[in-house]
Amino acid sequence: MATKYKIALIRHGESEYNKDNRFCGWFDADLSATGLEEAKNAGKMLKEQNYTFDIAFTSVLKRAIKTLFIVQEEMDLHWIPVIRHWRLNERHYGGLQGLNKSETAAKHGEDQVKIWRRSYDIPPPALELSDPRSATNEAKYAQYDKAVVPQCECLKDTVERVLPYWHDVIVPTIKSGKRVVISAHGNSLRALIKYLDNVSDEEIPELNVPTAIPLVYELDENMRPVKHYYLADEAQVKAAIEKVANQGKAK
Ligand SMILES: O=C(O)[C@@H](CO)OP(=O)(O)O
Repeated sequence: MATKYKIALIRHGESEYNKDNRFCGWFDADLSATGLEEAKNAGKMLKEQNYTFDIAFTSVLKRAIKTLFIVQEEMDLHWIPVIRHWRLNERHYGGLQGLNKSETAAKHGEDQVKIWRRSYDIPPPALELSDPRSATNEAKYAQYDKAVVPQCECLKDTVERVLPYWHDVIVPTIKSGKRVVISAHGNSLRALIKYLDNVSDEEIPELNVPTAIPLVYELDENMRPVKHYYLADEAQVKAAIEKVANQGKAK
C-alpha cells in the first residue's frame, strides 16, 4: 500500500469544560488559557514539520473553530477555505452535559461513567426537549429539521452522522488533491478513527484522543490508512492520552 494522500486531524485544545472536568458535548464551551496555548503549539508543530493545507473542515462549536484559527494563524494560512458543519460536532452527551465527571463517577461508579464515556452503543441519558441545555432552539441549527439535533448520542450514533460527511464531502475533497486538515472533537475523531482503522466495538473504549496534538493519517488511493502518527514524541502523547482517560475517575 502506497501513500497517496496525507490528512491531519486535530482535537481542539483544552476547553473551559475540560478544565473543570465537565461533560461538554454540544455545549459551546470556549477554549481555556491552556487550550489557547495548546492550539498555538499544534500550529507550531505543523509548521516546523513543513505541513501545509489547502482547505480545513471543522464543527460548529467554537472550541474547534478557534483551535483551527489559531493553527491557521501560526501557519500563516488564514486565507484557506474553512467549512464548518454540525456533523463534525462532539458527540452529544445528553443529560450528562455540564455535570462534573469525577462527581458523576463518585455517584454512579467509575464503570458506569466509562460506559457512558467510551462504550460503542450505550447512550448517556437523553435531554428533555424542554431542557434549556437542548441545542434544538439554537440559531446555528435552525436551518435543519428538528429531528437532526440529537438529545444524546452513543458513539455509534456519532459514527453514523460523521461518516456521511466524510464520504460525501471530505473524501471527494481529498481525492481532488487538496491537502486537508480537520479540527474536531475527542469523540467525533474517535468515530472517524474507528472507521478508518477498523477498530472493533470491544477495542474502542480504550481509544482516547489527546487535545491539540496533530494526528496525521497517510491514506492510499482507496482512502485506506497506510499509517498514522502524532506529531509529538511518544511520552508527550502517552501522558496526554492518560490525562483524558483519567477524567472519568472518582477523586
Ligand atoms: O465532555 C466531552 O464532550 C468529551 C470531550 O471533552 O469528553 P469525554 O472525553 O469524557 O468523552
